Amino acid sequence: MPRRVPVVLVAGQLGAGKSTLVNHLLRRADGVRIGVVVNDFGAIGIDAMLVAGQASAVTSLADGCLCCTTDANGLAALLAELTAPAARLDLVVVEASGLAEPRELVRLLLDAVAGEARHAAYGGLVVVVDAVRAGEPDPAVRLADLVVLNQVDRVDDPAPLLASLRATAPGPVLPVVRGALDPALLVDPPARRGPTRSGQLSFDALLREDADHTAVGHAHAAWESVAVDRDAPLDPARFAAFLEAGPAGVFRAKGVVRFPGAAPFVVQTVGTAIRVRPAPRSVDVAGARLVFLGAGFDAAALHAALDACAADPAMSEPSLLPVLRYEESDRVDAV
Ligand SMILES: Nc1nc2c(ncn2[C@@H]2O[C@H](COP(=O)(O)OP(=O)(O)OP(=O)(O)O)[C@@H](O)[C@H]2O)c(=O)[nH]1
Repeated sequence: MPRRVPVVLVAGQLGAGKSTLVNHLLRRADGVRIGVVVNDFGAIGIDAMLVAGQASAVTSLADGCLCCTTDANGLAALLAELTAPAARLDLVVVEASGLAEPRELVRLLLDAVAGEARHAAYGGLVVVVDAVRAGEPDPAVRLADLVVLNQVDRVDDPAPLLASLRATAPGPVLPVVRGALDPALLVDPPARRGPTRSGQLSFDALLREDADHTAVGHAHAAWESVAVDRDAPLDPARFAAFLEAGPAGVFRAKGVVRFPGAAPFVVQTVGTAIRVRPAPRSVDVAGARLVFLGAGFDAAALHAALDACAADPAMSEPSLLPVLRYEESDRVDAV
């Protein structure tokens, strides 16, 4: 069964480096098939055509400016097409015009995912900030699931900027040069890349992939992953509250969790967007096996927060409702 394709919104002020970042993703796709939605075929289109071997779908909205779309139909139809199994994409990136209203874009995307674009998943709002002009704060930073502090080569010391953005942004802040964001932070590497893998990537393979990506020194900005294992079941209400709070520094999380008296669930998050579904029969876990991906997080705090999610042994079968409200339909296979 096909998996859902994450759709990532890239926003930021004029000249922040959005096109540079999208082009970096296309060039460094490393087996990840990326579709791009842009407002026009300006610089991004030309670049994308140069790397056409890696970019599987490059298109523009027929009516031009994304922020001017008054009803969600244009975007939803386009995303439905790009995320359909026939398109065989792993990731779709929507580059917003510098004038687009990010809050409205997020709403359009969520509507599309809930409606017509049934194979799409919310992949996060990435806000690109220009380090040189970071003194003029971009209000979108407060909405961002991931802030990319770009052009850090143009400032003497990015540390104070990083600290102030980390105090403002709800999610992680990653300092980069020339938009060097690793596609593996946005989407799991496709299973088809491995010669012996068929279908889903096993959980252990996922862990290994993440370790590989963090260990190898390459041209991307460093991000981190933390794997957490628990032998005892979690309390649904506590775990849901933990996810809803959005653990500091975490961009996305994935894994398998068991609650008392129930079969395990697959859990995936991007920012505070949460998706759960019953785990396939082949996947089992006594408590929880989760991987958190992000930057600048406090691993000890993360472990402690998960410890606090342990189910109360005196309460045999707590209600699953706090978690089931995030259950996605079984229209598609999500992992
Ligand atoms: N020195 C330096 N220049 C950069 C960096 N990232 C982008 N640039 C340059 O900054 C300029 C703006 O980058 P773009 O990627 O076009 O920015 P944008 O956000 O897409 O711009 P708009 O589409 O106009 O909103 C270009 O000339 C880039 O080459 C960086 O990290 N360092």
